[in-house]
Amino acid sequence: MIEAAPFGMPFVGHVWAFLWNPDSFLRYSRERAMHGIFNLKMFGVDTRIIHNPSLMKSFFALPGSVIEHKTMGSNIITKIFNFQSAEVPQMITHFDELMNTFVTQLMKGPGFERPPSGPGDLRSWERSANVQVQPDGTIEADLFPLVRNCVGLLSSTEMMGHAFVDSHPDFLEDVWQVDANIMGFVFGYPGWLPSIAKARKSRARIVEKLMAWHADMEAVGPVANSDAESGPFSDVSDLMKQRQKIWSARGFSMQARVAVDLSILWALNANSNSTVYWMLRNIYATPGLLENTRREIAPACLINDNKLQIDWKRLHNSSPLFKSCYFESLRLDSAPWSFKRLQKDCTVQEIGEDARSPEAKSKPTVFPMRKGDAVLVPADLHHTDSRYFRNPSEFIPERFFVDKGDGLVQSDIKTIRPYGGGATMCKGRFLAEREVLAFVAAMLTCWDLEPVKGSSWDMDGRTKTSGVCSPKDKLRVGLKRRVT
Ligand code: HEM
Repeated sequence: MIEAAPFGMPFVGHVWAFLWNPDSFLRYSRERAMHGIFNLKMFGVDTRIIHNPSLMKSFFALPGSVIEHKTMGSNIITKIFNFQSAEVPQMITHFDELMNTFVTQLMKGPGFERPPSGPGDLRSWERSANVQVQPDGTIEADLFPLVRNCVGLLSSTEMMGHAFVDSHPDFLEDVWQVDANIMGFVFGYPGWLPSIAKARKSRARIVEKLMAWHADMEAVGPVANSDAESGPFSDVSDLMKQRQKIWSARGFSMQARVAVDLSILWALNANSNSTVYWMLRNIYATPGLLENTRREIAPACLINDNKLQIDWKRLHNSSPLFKSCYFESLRLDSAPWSFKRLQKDCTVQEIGEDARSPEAKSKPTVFPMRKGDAVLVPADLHHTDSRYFRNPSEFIPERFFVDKGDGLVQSDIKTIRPYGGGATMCKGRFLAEREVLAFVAAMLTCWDLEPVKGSSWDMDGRTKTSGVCSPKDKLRVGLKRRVT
């Protein structure tokens, strides 16, 4: 039997307790429960909260017939990205074929072949980051917009090619407007609310440019031949080329293609860009860590002819401290909530070791769940659990070290779940890791950062988003080149 959370009230169940302060309510309930699962009654629906490693693993291993994701995925793109509901059945039919393009291109395939090589070739980020050049040549900027626009410009150009990016140089500002209003779109907030109205205008601007981009691509015929070396679409990623082929072959409307591309632009930029920011900030804020990570990554980050060359394999395989800083940043600074609805009765199992109460530790416990139940897996509820992470609010990258047995250490993601799980687990996770590590390595190698004007590396809180958090404060830094 699944225990109920405290503070349940007749009729309304846990709705008030949850809405009042969801984070502290969930954490309080976690500490009180005997197991890694407890129940909230929300508007009459049993909502199972799952948060320990064995239960999350067991839940995400349930088959697609139990956790249906195609309808939910299609509904989300309809609400947020204005996908036409008339085409949802067709979307569901071709869902796997389209999703498979991520698997072949980003997970098994080459991904983006050219990792970012430092901030040398950046263009339109100065305005929003409030960049100012000081008389001594130092650059001052607001670090968060600076980083997320730099990373966004590079990765979006790699994904979409220069024709789209040049057609709408300010597209990232529009992506951020949509991102800031995701929940408003999901819950159907009225269009007259100023923030929703602004976000709708942003969405319309990107849609217009994507429409033109698709129409021009269609006019030149299939661009799926990745050897095409000339023309405005020669640098479109293989992922988008492959998808264009499917869109055309299956006869999807331009509106449908554009709505889904917008969701990809959003997924590409929403989380990895902020992770670069947090990883840099965490490294600078932790005494001694900057020197140690720079020393560790130096053999993989070589400067030749004033150009940075990153030996990706070496960076990835021989930098356990650096890679652990990535995992520790995801643990502390991401808070994705996976929400699913069960299509069939099922069970999930907790191993004895994960149980909280001493009596339950001797053997596994099986929990039944019913068709129609809602299941919420708030990753941060596990990420902040002191039973798994000693001093959970501290940045301690070494907690991700594993002993290789020969006196050397490796880095392992262990039980954290920043990318969700199951069939809908993030399809960009390998790309994200590569992108974040390469960008942070380039920044550490090429630039010295120092807070200015009353700013400080100390954290002043995070704002939750649908994935990786945003900072509450406005950290302004001076940037000085380390290599000329
Ligand atoms: C650190 C960076 C990233 C984080 C933390 C992250 C996190 C997530 C999470 C939590 C989900 C939902 C998983 C679920 O429903 O259980 C997701 C889905 C997804 N992400 Fe990411 N993501 C990141 C970067 C990226 C990038 C760079 C891309 C590239 C386009 C991407 C593409 C996707 C896609 C396509 C999905 C939908 C998968 C599906 O529904 O099958 N993500 N991501």
